[in-house]
Amino acid sequence: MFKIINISKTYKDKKVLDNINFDIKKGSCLGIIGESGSGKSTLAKIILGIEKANSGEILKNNKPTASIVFQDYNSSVNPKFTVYEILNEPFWNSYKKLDMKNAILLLKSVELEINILKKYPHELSGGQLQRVCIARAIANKPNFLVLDEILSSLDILNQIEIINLLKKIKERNNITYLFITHNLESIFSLCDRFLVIKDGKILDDILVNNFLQKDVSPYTKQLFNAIIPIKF
Ligand SMILES: Nc1ncnc2c1ncn2[C@@H]1O[C@H](COP(=O)(O)OP(=O)(O)OP(=O)(O)O)[C@@H](O)[C@H]1O
Repeated sequence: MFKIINISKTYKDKKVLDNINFDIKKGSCLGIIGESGSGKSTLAKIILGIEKANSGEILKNNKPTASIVFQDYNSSVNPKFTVYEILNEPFWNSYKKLDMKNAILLLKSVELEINILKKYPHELSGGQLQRVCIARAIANKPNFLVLDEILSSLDILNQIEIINLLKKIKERNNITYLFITHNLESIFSLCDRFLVIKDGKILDDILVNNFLQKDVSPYTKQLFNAIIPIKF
């Protein structure tokens, strides 16, 4: 779906991405893991066309229609909008509107009760609000979804539920995922493959079903050693 070729990005004097190369296969879930400031979100923004790289190129096929879900569900919704209005945001620039029937179907697809349509963000739990954000992101039926640390502000039970929900949505809608996280356990549960990024460079490119700790960088080994097994 995407081929990322020699992408570099500098902000002022700071090199944030340094000659990045990888591809994202249609229908896959590619994880990106790395510490804060390693360049994960910048890379996603460049793929989505929100940011420009200083050099390199991105080849696309199958006309990707992209959408994104962010970590901070509170600041990514307008507190004065009802859930129904939030779900309608992707249709602002189109003559279409999400009618009540489709809004209900959308809510069901993220396993929310229909009575929240008239509620405001402050009346919802964090897990419910993140589900609303996921519903908004898939309302336009994208074929590529960036999930940027979407578990980070949730408690462990909500994290597990959202991971399971994402698996179902992926199967049902055949969406390609780019899943950015600090959480290696969630990568093993959701992704086929993942990249480990440090200081703007790809240290490892690992197939989930076929990895050998001895073949990975010392940094990635350290990450593996820190895993606390959690069943998703
Ligand atoms: N618009 C910008 N202008 C200047 N510097 C920026 C900008 N966006 C990001 N940066 C810097 O680029 C570096 C990488 O940021 P980025 O958000 O891509 O990292 P990240 O790996 O996603 O971090 P986190 O896990 O904390 O979200 C950081 O040092 C950040 O301060």
